[in-house]
Amino acid sequence: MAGGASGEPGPGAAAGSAVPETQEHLFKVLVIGELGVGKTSIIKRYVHQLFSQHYRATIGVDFALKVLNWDSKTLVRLQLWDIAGQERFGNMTRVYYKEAVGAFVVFDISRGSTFEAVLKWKNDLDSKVQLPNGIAIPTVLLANKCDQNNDSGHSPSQMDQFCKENGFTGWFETSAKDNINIDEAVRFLVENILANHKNFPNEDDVDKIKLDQDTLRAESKSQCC
Ligand SMILES: Nc1nc2c(ncn2[C@@H]2O[C@H](COP(=O)(O)OP(=O)(O)OP(=O)(O)O)[C@@H](O)[C@H]2O)c(=O)[nH]1
Ligand SMILES: [Mg+2]
Repeated sequence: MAGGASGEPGPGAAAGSAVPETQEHLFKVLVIGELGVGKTSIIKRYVHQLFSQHYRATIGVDFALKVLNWDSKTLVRLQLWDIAGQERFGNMTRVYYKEAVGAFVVFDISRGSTFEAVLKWKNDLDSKVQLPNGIAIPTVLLANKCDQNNDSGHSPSQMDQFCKENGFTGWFETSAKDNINIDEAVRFLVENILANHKNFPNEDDVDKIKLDQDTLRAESKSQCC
């Protein structure tokens, strides 16, 4: 910062007059999609740089946090909500989606049926969470397991069209296994969230999300694995 004012504010400094050096955001991001499409694997790869072939279905919801030094003035804490595929048939998604500002809808490129379910997830999402102006939260479609054969039957231009028609902000082919496009997809989503955030800044969200998470923990204690 110009001037390099690193010392404590003088005794006469008015409270709140100092401009913060870094802006911090906490963004709640949902990861949804059918059973076994790779939601947990994508999050594990992104947050911990790990991948396992072993499939262990998520029960209810899981959380992960990733801190991003976005730029020299912006710190982003991404709270990733890993929602079990089987929750589409449960009645908790309204609770899980609350206060989310962005989402990934994941399907498995090698299993066409998981693409067919993408719109069911998107409709469930849009009906239960919106931005303050009533517009859908930015949502990115992930065609995961792109290291395998494509069974979805869609060309890239068809995917572009699908996204346009159905309100997806964009789409990426990803592989949690081979670490393809995961950082890029998250970066793209966060750019869109930040753009919205400039229109609807609400720094109280940190406490709200934390409270929600505490409530959920209390509610889901009985769901221990
Ligand atoms: N080849 C390949 N396999 C993957 C990839 N991502 C995940 N898998 C495998 O797919 C299986 C399911 O992955 P999960 O991440 O547990 O799927 P999920 O979407 O979290 O499933 P639920 O928790 O049941 O909703 C596991 O055996 C993973 O190893 C990928 O990019 N490529
Ligand atoms: Mg899972």
